Amino acid sequence: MAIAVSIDRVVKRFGALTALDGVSLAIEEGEFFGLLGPNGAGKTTLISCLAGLARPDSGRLSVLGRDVVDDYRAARRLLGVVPQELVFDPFFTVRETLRFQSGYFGLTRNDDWIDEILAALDLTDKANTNMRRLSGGMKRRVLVAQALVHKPPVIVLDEPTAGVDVELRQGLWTFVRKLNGQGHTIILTTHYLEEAEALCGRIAMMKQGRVVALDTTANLLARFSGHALWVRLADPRPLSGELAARARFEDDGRSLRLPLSGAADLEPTLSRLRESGCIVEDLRVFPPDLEEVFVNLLREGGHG
Ligand SMILES: Nc1ncnc2c1ncn2[C@@H]1O[C@H](COP(=O)(O)OP(=O)(O)OP(=O)(O)O)[C@@H](O)[C@H]1O
Repeated sequence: MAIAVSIDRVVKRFGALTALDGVSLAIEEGEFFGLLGPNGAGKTTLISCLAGLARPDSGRLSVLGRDVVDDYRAARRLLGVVPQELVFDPFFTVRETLRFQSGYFGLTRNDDWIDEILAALDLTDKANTNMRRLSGGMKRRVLVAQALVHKPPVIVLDEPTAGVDVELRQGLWTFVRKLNGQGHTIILTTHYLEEAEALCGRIAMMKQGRVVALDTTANLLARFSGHALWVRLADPRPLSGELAARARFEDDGRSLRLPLSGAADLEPTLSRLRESGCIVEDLRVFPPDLEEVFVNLLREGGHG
C-alpha cells in the first residue's frame, strides 16, 4: 500500500508553547484513521499543518508524496478538509458555495457530483437556501460537502459531528464509510469515542503535542482496556487489600468499577466481594471500550 499521509518529526510552536513536539505518523492509502486526544493535544494544529494553513517550525508533511510546503497546490488538491469552525459567506446559497469551492479547484462543470453530495448529505432541498438561513447542523453538512467537491483521495474530518443530531451523524458515517470503501483515505478526529471505535481501523492518541499511542483499534482495546465489573452495593462499605487497589468508586460511595483480567476473573471477584461482607444489589459486566483506553493512557502518560 502506498502512503497517503506522511508526517515526519513535525514541531510547531506558538511562542513558548510547543503545540506539536516531534509528531511522526504514516497513514496508508485506504485507511480509516482516528486521531484522538484531549482538548489542546494538538490535533487541529496537526491538521492545519497538513492542509498548509500553518507552517511547521521543523519536520515535513506530505500527501500522496506531495510535500505540503514545497508542492502546496498539488498536496492541497489531494486533500479534503472538513474544519471544526463554521466559516461561510452568508450571502451565498448552498449550491453557490459549492460551485465557488469547485471553481477554487478549477472545476467548472461539477454539478452532477455536487447533486450527488447534496443528496448523500440530505441537503437537496436546501440547495437554493442562503447559508445564513441554515441551522448549525445544516451548516456543518455544507462544510462536509465543501470538502468533497473536488473528490479528494484523502479526506480529513475534524470533529465533523460536534453539535449534529443523531440522524445526520448516522447518515454522514454511512456516506464516509462508502467513500472509504471506494478507496478514499479517511482521517477523523472526534470526541465521540464510540464513533472512533466503530469506524477507525487504526488510532493515534495524542497528548500535549506528542503521539502517546499508535496501534490498531483492536490492539489498543486489548492492551489498555478489558472487561470490567460494575457493582452497586447495598450500603457503602470500605474495601481492603487487592479489591481496594482495583476498585474505582463513584460519588455515591457504593457503586464501583473493578477491572477484570478476563472472563474467568468474574467469579473470583464476586466471591471476594462476598467474603468481605459486601451485598451486591446490582451488577453489570462491561466489554473493553475505547474510553477506558483513553483514560488509562492519559493517566499513565502513554506507552509510546
Ligand atoms: N494560533 C494559535 N496561537 C497560539 N496558540 C495556539 C494556536 N492554535 C493552537 N494553539 C494552542 O496549541 C495547543 C494545541 O491546540 P489544538 O487546537 O491543536 O488542540 P486540539 O487537540 O485540536 O484540541 P481540541 O480537541 O480542543 O480541538 C493548545 O494549547 C492551543 O491553545
